[in-house]
Amino acid sequence: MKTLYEKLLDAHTVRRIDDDTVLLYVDFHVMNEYTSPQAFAGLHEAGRSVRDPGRHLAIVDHVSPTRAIASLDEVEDAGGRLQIETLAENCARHEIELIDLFDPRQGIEHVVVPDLGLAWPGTTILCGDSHTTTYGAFGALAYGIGTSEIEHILATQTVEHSVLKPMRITLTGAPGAGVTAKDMVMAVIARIGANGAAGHAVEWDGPAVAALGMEGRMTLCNMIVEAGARVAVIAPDGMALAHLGGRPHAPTGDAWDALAAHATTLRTDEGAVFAREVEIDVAAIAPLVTWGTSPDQAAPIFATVPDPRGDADRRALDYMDLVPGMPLHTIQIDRAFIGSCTNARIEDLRAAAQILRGRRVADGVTAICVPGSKAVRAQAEAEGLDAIFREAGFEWRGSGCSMCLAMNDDVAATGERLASSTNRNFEGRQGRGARTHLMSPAMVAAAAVTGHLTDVRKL
Ligand SMILES: CC(C)[C@H](C(=O)O)[C@@H](O)C(=O)O
Ligand code: SF4
Repeated sequence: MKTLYEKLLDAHTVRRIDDDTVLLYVDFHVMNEYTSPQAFAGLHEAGRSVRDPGRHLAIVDHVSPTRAIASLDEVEDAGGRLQIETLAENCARHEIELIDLFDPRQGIEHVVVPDLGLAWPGTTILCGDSHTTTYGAFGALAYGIGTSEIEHILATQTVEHSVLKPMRITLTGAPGAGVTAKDMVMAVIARIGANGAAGHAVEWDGPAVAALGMEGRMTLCNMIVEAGARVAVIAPDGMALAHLGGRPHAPTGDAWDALAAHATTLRTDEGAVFAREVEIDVAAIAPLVTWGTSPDQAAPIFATVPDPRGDADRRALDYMDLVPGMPLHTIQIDRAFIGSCTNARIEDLRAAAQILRGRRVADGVTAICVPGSKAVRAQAEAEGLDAIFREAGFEWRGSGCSMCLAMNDDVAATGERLASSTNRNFEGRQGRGARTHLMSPAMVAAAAVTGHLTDVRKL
């Protein structure tokens, strides 16, 4: 009797190192300009080479400018420019495929990888970025790693893995209007806390998960990292295979048939034991917003700013400049940001555009939309969504991480308050002294047009 996580682990274990650690084979490794340079430096220092260059892909995303530029010289930040150049040099030297700024496939790595058909059920996919769990939506064992592990994978195509405890989060019921996958994962995080899944491999299960599209499932697997989960998986079904099939890197012919057959075995055995079980009825969820500086400090939009339950809450309220008892919907915003690997896929942009159609961004609010990838951007443009965003007063930008972590020039100013479709509301995350409220893309759009946090169901 095994859980899906345990099956994926077993299938990739090269050898057991000790009770808690195994050596895993890595089918595919993704890297970015931000966390890979030191790994390559270490590799070079040790005089080692890349064992299997075809099993790696590099993508520029964290420092990408989102305004159109003609050449790398126009990347204003010298540090970012150097990271991009270093990645290109390392990829050229080791014959690793690179998706650079000017590549039509460029975008946030966790948006690009599934869109290219690289997230295969039953494979291990690692990347030096915590939100690599996104690919778990396809039944891949995927998670984020640190620099020394990147180096180890480059050299050996294996990695040491600390075995996790399996945890199941079951979503039952049907969501009400205006309730999205983002609200579901935010509700789970609010319930179990920012460490509630620490040390665990989460499996999302239940009818409400099965009813979501692949984009929504990716949002779940992506953001549960904010509850400390290291791995997130969903048993791949027909929808996962349909999403993958026909994409540029999806298998074809016999290889496809083999993958599809294998996918049907990728599910938790009945009777397998989870170390922790959580169940939530999504019918009881309302659209959520965060009020604090940790993703678990969230409440339904109709609620008030809560009384602090301890020093962390007091500090958060102080940073956020909020007073207990204040209705959340009265909080005024300066900026609206739709972007990130959590919520900048085509469905997210469609949901936001539906709210923005025929409306205008409120006076005094700066609103930007950063599609998750150039492909998503092109798709949105083909559907006329860019016109809706622009006519509403949103800036329609190029793709990348952008104001999700403000490592490029998209930075909020001190004291500015944001409605943001991202996944982290830490102090300074979107600019020093900037105040982030996390919510779904539709809720960001609603806040943008009213100028304050707003229940999207009331528009
Ligand atoms: C920069 C990178 C290491 C980081 C991560 O691992 O998640 C970033 O993507 C983030 O979202 O904070
Ligand atoms: S979009 Fe945000 S969360 Fe996702 S990889 Fe980039 S910085 Fe990290």
